Amino acid sequence: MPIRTASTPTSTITARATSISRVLHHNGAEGRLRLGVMGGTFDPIHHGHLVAASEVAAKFGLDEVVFVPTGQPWQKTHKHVSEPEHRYLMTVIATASNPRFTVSRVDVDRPGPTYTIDTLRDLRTQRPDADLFFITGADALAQILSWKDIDELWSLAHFVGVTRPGHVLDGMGRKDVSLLEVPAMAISSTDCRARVAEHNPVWYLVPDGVVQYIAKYGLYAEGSAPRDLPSAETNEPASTE
Ligand SMILES: Nc1ncnc2c1ncn2[C@@H]1O[C@H](COP(=O)(O)OP(=O)(O)OP(=O)(O)O)[C@@H](O)[C@H]1O
Ligand SMILES: O=C(O)c1ccc[n+]([C@@H]2O[C@H](COP(=O)([O-])O)[C@@H](O)[C@H]2O)c1
Repeated sequence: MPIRTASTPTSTITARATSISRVLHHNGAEGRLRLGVMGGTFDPIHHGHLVAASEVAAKFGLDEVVFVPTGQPWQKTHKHVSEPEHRYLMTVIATASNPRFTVSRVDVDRPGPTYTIDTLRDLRTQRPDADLFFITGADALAQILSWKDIDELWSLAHFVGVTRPGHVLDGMGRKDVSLLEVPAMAISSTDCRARVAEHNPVWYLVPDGVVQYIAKYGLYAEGSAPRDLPSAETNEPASTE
């Protein structure tokens, strides 16, 4: 894929993000939690995701960022996607050391295709005390007009688009979209999966625990199916009868 340069100069993006951040901090309703929402397929989660969430949290004064692994990402049906439970557990492992990072099962547990409109509605129901900031990379933001119920989506969260190498960051001039330049991490889940399949290392592209998880369950290995997780029944405490 050809590397494209963002049409907006990075200095403009940074300046705009800083001023928007100041406005949002100033206007934030008193006593309301500022909750970042980092949605993704996370197959596997990598340091690009973690840096994006960390940067947005710092710049927008977020109290927490909840990572939301997709259940069935409907725009990735042409690709093989690992079982939601594996992706969920890798996300838990990757975020465990950060006290401001949490993981939600709302999308993994909802049957059917995953739509952000449902993610945000569920989170608003669960967290009525929070203002939501949905975090997307430049590639995902470029596709956002194709998302379900996009006209309503804008009213449920403020959107923060972050830079990603090889993609143009464009906020479409919307007031409900802020743009932020984050340290460039030229990492993708596609590349991580290909590296594992070719027996190349993914150390330092994904957190250490995720490297170990991939090996333990044989994810992304060419020519063999991943090992299943122990079933729920296996995890039941032994009967005392
Ligand atoms: N390196 C990165 N820098 C900034 N944002 C990123 C980066 N990688 C992913 N994102 C963003 O994180 C979110 C979730 O991405 P996703 O889980 O699809 O990862 P991916 O690396 O794009 O996966 P794949 O290669 O399988 O399509 C999206 O909003 C995406 O734009
Ligand atoms: O709502 C939609 O129609 C929609 C379509 C494509 C992607 N999304 C969301 O965008 C986030 C990143 O998705 P993905 O497929 O790039 O991993 C994730 O939270 C998805 O649920 C949402």
